[in-house]
Amino acid sequence: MIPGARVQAAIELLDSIITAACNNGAPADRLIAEYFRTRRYAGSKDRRAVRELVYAAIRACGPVPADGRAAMLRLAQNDPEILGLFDGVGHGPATVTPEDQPAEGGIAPQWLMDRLQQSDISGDEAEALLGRAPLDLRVNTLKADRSSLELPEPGEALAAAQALRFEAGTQVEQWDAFKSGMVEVQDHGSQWACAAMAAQPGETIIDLCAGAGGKTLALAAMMENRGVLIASDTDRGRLSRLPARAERAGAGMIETVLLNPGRELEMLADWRGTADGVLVDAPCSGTGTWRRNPEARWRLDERQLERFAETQSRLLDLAAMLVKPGGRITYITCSLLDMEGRDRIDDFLDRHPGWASTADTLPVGRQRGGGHRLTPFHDGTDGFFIASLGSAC
Ligand SMILES: C[S@@+](CC[C@H](N)C(=O)[O-])C[C@H]1O[C@@H](n2cnc3c(N)ncnc32)[C@H](O)[C@@H]1O
Repeated sequence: MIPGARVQAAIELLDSIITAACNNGAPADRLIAEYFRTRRYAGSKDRRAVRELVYAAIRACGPVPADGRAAMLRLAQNDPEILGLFDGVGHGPATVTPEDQPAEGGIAPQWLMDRLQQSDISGDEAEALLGRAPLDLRVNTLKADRSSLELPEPGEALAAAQALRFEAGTQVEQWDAFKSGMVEVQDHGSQWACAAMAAQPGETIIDLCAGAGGKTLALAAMMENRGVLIASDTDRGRLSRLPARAERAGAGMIETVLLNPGRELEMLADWRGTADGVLVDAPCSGTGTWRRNPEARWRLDERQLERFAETQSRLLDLAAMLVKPGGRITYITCSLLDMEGRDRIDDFLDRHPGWASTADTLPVGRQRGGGHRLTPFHDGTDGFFIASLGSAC
């Protein structure tokens, strides 16, 4: 593909990404993969170049752009080389006309910027939300150990016990160590979030919102495959990916439980009042993961945020019912909005007098209300809010 054709391909992709973002459609990564599945003429260099153009344009726009061309013109404002490719030659984009309006720049739509600012995220902290995330691995101690594992590249050892960092785009999926379950892709902050649960061998732990099991696998390794580890979620598709991952990781202890939204306790009745710990990795706005999904900024609205907060509080209440006297809850969101972090914990503690937030010993992040906040700028991780709660005996 000539450079202009790559820009035009990126514009077409941006059109579908913008439409999907506004209509709760597929994520950008999936749309890009589908686009190239039907365009075999595009080689791997073309694909990489188009993908980079798409993500650079998404990052360059704050509010939702009118269309892909407006988004690309926004990027071109700071890149004369791209602007020069709007020449109408071959399959390239048409020349720029006075009617063309580049999209607005910025970090996010204004209402969301206001929310972030109210949560003390502005300036460098806000800019870093749109940086490029590195690739972090967790060495799976059920099969290997960081100190002796040999990988095609050494990686940088991070503060979490089994964490290694590589450059974004490192093709770890091709590595034997990945295929055989010795390593898992997991952000360094997410590894600390799991560490906060301090799961011990022999305990009963419920991973209430397990998804495809990223954190469940880390808990199984901490528990040395001994005890009871329940992985539940309301999303059948996500949860169904867990057993194969668990098998690859050698985590035979995990039991999956599909939940009915609004009737979660019915499916978890057997464990009511029995759990040593419940991990609540609650559904949230994902404002801490924009480095990986920058178009997620365009999917949110105020009503959705309120719905997330309601669900988060409900899941915390549910977790409290599952925990035995003296048990604990680790509450996590990958959001930096207080509404989904500090405020949820304040609200929970107001309504549950037998519970208290317990001192965090995490060597990363900063205290935020009754919890801990990790940010891309301060910690080089995805953004997280992590709170540890303990119940009276
Ligand atoms: C942040 S994701 C979890 C990610 C997962 N723990 C991991 O480490 O990969 C939040 C999950 O909550 C699930 N969820 C949403 N509503 C739920 C509910 N009422 N009960 C349990 N899980 C729910 C979503 O399906 C989603 O998988």
